[in-house]
Amino acid sequence: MVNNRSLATLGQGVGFSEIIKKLSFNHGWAPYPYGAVEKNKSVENKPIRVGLVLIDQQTVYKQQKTIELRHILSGSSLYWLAILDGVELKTNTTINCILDQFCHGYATLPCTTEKVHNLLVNLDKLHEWQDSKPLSAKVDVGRARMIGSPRTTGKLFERIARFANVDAPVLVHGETGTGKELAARAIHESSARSHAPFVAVNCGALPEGLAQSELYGCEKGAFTGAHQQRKGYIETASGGTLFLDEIGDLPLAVQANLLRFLENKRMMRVGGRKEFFVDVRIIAATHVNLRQAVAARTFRDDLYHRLNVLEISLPPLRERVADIAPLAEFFYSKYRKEGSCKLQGISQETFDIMRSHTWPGNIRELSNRIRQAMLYSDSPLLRPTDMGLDRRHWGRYITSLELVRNQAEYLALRESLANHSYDLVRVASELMISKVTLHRLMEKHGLKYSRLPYIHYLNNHIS
Ligand SMILES: Nc1ncnc2c1ncn2[C@@H]1O[C@H](COP(=O)(O)OP(=O)(O)OP(=O)(O)O)[C@@H](O)[C@H]1O
Repeated sequence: MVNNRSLATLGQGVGFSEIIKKLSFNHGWAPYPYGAVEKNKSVENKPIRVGLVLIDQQTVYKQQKTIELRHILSGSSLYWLAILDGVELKTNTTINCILDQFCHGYATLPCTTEKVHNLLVNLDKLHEWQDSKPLSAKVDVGRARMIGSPRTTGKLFERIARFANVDAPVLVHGETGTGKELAARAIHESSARSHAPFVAVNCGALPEGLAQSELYGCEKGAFTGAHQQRKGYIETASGGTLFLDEIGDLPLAVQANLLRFLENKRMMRVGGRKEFFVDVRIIAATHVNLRQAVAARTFRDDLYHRLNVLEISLPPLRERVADIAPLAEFFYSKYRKEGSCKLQGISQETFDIMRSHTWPGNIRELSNRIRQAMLYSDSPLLRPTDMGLDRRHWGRYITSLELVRNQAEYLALRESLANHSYDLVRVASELMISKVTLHRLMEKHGLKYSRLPYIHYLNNHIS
C-alpha cells in the first residue's frame, strides 16, 4: 500500500483510535495529532488537507468542549470528516450545526474503515481540486465572518470571489440588515485593493447641501467655513473601495457628477479648477428598487446602468430559512465570549420559532435579539420568550400562506427524519414524496448536511 496521504486527527476515544490505526495499517494514511499539524501546517513536508474529528457525548454535552471544538474547527483550513461516537443525530441541533458549519461529512461508529477511507479519499481530492481552482470562495472578511448554509451563502461567496477579481462597479441590493455592507467588504478584502482603504458612506445621511463637498472634498475658501483644503470620501478611498450605501438617496445633482466620475475616474474638489485621476472602485447598495426609482425619475437611468455592471442580490432572512440556525449559533458563540453567561445553548423550540419569524430587520435583528436575550436569560437554554418571540405570537408573525406552508413542511420533515434516523427511503415513503423532492426540501429547510452532496458527487465522478 502506497502511503501518500496524511491525516490530521482530533479527539481521543477507543473506537476512534481503532479506526485511525486501521486507516494507517490497511489504507496507508499517515495520521498526525491536530496540534502537530497546526504548528507546521504540513508535517514532514507532506501537505495535510483532511482531518478526522471525534464527536462523542462529552464533546456535545460538555459545553466547554463544544466551544473548544468550534474554535478549532472554525480556525482550520482542513476538510473535516466527523466520527460520531455514541451520539444520535436526530434532532440534536448542536451536532447538526457543527456538522453543517465545519464538517464535510460524517460516519457513525461502529462503521467500516473502508467507508471512512473512501470518504477521506474523496475529501482529499475535493480539497486538492478546490486548491487548484483560480477562484476559491473566501469566508473570512477581515476580522468579520460571513455565515450561512453552503446552499445560499456558497453561491454568494463564489460571486464575491469572482467580482473581487474584476474592477467593475457592483450594485448590491437587499432589505435592511441582509449583509450588503458585509458583502461589499468581502469583495474589497478579497480583491487586490485589500491593502487600501474601504470607505463606507451612507448617502441617505449626507446633508443635502453638503453632499457634493463630502464626496469630492473642497479647496480652501470654496465656501464660507472652508478654512482649508479637505479631501472628500472619494479621495480618502484612493486605491481602495468606496461603498455608497443607500445610493437611491443621492441628490440628482450629485448623481450627475458621480456618473462623470465613473466614466473616467477623474474628479475636481468643490471650488477647484483642475481635474485629477483617483483610482477607486465603487460598490453601491440599495434597499429600494432602483428600476422603480428610475421610472419615477428620482434616479438617473444612465447612472443606474453604470453602477449595475455586476449585481449581487441578498435575499431577506425569511427566505433563507436554512441560514437561520448557523447564523444563530454563530452569534450565540460570538456573544458568549463577551460576557460571563451561564447559558448552555439555544432550545429546539427557539430554533423552530426563529424559522417562522419574518425578521423584518433580517440578520441585524437576529444578532440583536440573541445578544439581548443572552443578557437577560436566566434559564439553561435560550428560550423563545428570552428573544421576544413567543409561540402564541406565531399568528402575528405569519404573514402569508407560504410561510404557514413552510412551517408545516419543516415540522413534518424534521419529525419524520428524526423518527427514521435519517433513513431517506423510509422518510420519503412516509411523507409520500419522491426521494428527489425529499432532497430538495431537506436542502430548502437546512436539514441536509449540505456539504455531503460534494462527497456523493465525488463518489460518482472521481474514479
Ligand atoms: N452572512 C452573515 N454572517 C454573519 N453576520 C452577518 C452576515 N450578514 C450580515 N451580518 C451582520 O448583520 C449586521 C447587518 O449587516 P450589514 O450592515 O452588512 O447589512 P446591510 O444590508 O448593509 O444593512 P443596512 O441596509 O441597514 O445598511 C452586521 O452586524 C453584519 O456583520
